[in-house]
Amino acid sequence: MSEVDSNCIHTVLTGRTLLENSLLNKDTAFSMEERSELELHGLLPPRVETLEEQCRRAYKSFSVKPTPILKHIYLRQLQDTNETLYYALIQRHLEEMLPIIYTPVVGQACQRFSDLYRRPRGLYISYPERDRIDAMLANFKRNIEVIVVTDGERVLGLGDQGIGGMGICIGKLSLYTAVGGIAPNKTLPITLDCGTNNQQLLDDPAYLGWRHKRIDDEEYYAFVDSFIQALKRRWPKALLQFEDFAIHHATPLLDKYRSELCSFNDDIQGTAAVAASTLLAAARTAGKPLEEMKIAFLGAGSSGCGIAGQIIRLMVERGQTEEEAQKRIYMVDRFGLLNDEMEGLYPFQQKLTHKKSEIEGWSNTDGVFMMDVIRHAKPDAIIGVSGQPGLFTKEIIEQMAENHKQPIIFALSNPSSQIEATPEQIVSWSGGRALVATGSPFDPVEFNGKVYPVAQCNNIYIFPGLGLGALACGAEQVSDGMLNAAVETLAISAPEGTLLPPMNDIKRVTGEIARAVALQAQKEGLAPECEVSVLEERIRQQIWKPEYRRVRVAYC
Ligand SMILES: O=C([O-])CC(=O)C(=O)O
Ligand SMILES: [Mg+2]
Repeated sequence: MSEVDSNCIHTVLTGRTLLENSLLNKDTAFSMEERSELELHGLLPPRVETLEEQCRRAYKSFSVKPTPILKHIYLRQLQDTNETLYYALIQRHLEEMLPIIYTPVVGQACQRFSDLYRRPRGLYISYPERDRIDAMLANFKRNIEVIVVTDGERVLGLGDQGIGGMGICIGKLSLYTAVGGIAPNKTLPITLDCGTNNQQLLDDPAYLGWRHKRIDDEEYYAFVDSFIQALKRRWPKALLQFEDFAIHHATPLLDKYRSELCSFNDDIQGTAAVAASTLLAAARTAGKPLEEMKIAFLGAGSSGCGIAGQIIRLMVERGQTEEEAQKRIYMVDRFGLLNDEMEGLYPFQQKLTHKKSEIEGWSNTDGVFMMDVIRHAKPDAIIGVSGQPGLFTKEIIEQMAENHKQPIIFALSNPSSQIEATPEQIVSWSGGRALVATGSPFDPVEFNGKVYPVAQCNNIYIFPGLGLGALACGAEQVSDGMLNAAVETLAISAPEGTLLPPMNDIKRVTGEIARAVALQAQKEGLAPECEVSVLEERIRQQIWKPEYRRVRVAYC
């Protein structure tokens, strides 16, 4: 439909149809020459604006919106109207706008998805239409390079949101572009609509998804497989990011498909990578090697176990045996500390249990819980991935502060409403000594006249760079080695005494991660080898910038 060269875009679209194409629309920035050639005279206000002027006007409109969700709606509408302006605007105000287009506000957008729905974006593949997946993918005429797919069963810490999960895929892909530089026309959000078990949605007459309970596992895995096979036929080289699948499906899907196509699970591997990296930086600050630490998790789902696995790999790389590393990890869920006599554990949890005989006597109740673990094992770090607000109690934080000079406390559940303890609570209960990280953004905390910044340990630090690196080198898979490369690169990017690089440095760090990931893929034979300078040039070339180019009519 349209052809792009470096200075000009040629398109067969003119008039209103051109203005309705968000990828080509320049709105008031179409020059008078363009308006003549593209039949736009009279369809736009007479004044021609620069991108800079448009950004200023859009920022003013954004700023006067009274609530975060209205700001989100405004930005989404801008994205659907003029993507160049949308990305130019968010790149200029990244820190301020990230919480609006991403966590925490995107959580509300997912919960209210059907109410807020305005215009189509992405692909909805619904179970009743499962025989048409090839045709649905063919309806997207563009060459797609990055896909974020969800089935909406575990959206952030908000549970089953049905097709509302589309909101999170759109948010993640906005960051692939704004932070990772992937051109927006090469990205595609996809929702696999497998029904929903959220009764509120099923009862809601406005719900736009398939009004049906979730399908059973046999149907589910066959459906997902039809999607994956169709995807491989249509865009065999695309990078696929699994997002917000429920615990019982996330790991089996990852295990099944990670060697079949270039794919990863953001909640398991992305979260694991950023958390491990933040922990490495915290260990450096606390002055104790990571491999000598003990770490307790509250939440033993796919995110928690994913982080634990990544930390074990780092400990082994640093000289621990696998067995010794495993012993340093404590996984606590609502039934207590995982032990080898518990029934009904998932296979990925079984690897992370302690011997029941060894923890006998740690508790005088039915199970061994977080407080018992903290008293007996004295972990250096506790990591909350429970999705349940308030579980890091005052007692827990105080005990951590009694055990360690600089206790490491990460409350990672998203969005902010689900956090285990607020940074303010953690800082004050620990007397200002805790090294704190959260999953969603929080303002710095003031305590006893001192200001404590709060590191946002969110997978945004990982997935754009991982994706950019994998694409730039043409990786066939996303390996553990590539993830380790991302972890080590991010950890050394945090300035001395801090846990993560500042958000305003994230684009640079993303580029470094991309480079390290691509080099590792080449080293492992997962991508064709080339000179480092050639690779660096490919990364640079991948990076799309939100700038206008001349639009011209293509005469076919
Ligand atoms: O989206 C985020 O902010 C992080 C994430 O993947 C999740 O919490 O599921
Ligand atoms: Mg997620």
